[in-house]
Amino acid sequence: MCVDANERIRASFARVERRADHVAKYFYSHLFARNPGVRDLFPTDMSEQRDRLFAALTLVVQRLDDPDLPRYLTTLGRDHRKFDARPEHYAAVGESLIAALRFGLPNTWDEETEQAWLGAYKILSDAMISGGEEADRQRAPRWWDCRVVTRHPAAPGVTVLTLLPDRPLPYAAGQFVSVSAPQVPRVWRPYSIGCAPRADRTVDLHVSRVEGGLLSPLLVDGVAPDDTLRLGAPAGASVLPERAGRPVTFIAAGTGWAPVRALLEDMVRRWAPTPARLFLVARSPAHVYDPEAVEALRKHHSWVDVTVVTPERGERRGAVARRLEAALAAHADWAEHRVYVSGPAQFITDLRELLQGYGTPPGQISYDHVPVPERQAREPGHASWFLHPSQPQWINPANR
Ligand SMILES: NC(=O)C1=CN([C@@H]2O[C@H](COP(=O)(O)OP(=O)(O)OC[C@H]3O[C@@H](n4cnc5c(N)ncnc54)[C@H](O)[C@@H]3O)[C@@H](O)[C@H]2O)C=CC1
Repeated sequence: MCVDANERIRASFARVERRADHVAKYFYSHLFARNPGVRDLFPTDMSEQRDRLFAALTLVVQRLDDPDLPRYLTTLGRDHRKFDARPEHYAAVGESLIAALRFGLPNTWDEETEQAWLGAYKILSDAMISGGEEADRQRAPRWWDCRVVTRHPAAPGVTVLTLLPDRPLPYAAGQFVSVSAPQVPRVWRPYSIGCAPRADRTVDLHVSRVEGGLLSPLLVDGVAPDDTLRLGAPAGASVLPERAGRPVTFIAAGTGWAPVRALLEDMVRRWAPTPARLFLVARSPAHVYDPEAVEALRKHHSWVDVTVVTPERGERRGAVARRLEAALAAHADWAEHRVYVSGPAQFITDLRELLQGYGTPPGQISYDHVPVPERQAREPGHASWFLHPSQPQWINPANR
């Protein structure tokens, strides 16, 4: 994509974002009016869905120059097969998207801007369609139905679910899957897998309840052993490289512990012992919800230097950030480390900035892509079905 066109897209998107609600409403009205059959692909409750359109667009617009974007889109297309997204749907969405943007920018929309968006959308949809077709050719499953084996209420508002997929789920430690429950059809939310691949095929999901959310309250309190959940294709590039090469640091907050736990298991299997540090951040000591695993690391893998950061009684949220910062600043070798960061969107944004300030090159910081912080105030959640990022957009805990 040419730089000029990308600039045009960014500039027009920045303007249209201010009218996000109107534009998203227009988009869906346009789409459903012209393609009535498409309505059935979306959740019954569209209130959250509207925001997801802009969350998804934000993510793609942020990554226009990212050389990894095509690979990401291919994976996305592969994952979109779970929505039954077909080539004609992509065309319909493209048409409604352009119509909605034009509606949102009555004074500044011009031929060049339209061409830039059309070009970008073509690249995006072609990559997604070919990702889906390639997966069909490989006969890769569109989804995995899973039986809930156990549910473990692990901390206030946090449940760990162990699921048994109906067939092998190929994934790497550190990846995530989208999850759906029959009680809330067509609602999908991404969750990191909390374990390295196991011989018995089971996977753990760590779920934190988001009040008012459509899926997490059900997963935390409403599912029981033998219930069925559906998983989409695993995705995410925040995984261990082939070889150790350099020391590793993991920094996890809340249920951001899930992928880090999986990565640590993988590391113990493949590289142990290797110089490693873990910083685990939680809202309170009671929210360190997997203390046995943390203890086991300390006891059996003392080559992992473990620091748990929680507030003292009565301390405010900001105190945790200061404590974490002090704990990180105590080390001087950040330029050497590969760092995995996982947790709330703002946490990842802040940590990336902090680590780069300490000298960690950006290419050595691994995380799942999240939308820009400004969007968090609107609870961006996850994307609409057509741009649903298989890179998840984490829920902002500040909105709880
Ligand atoms: N791969 C990933 O990046 C994953 C991300 N998540 C996301 O992580 C979040 C976890 O939610 P909960 O478990 O409820 O966590 P939480 O709301 O309990 O937060 C965990 C801790 O992080 C601290 N924190 C939050 N933002 C911070 C910041 N900017 N600087 C310093 N400390 C900060 C909080 O004070 C708290 O102590 C969710 O948004 C979830 O979507 C969850 C799993 C994997």
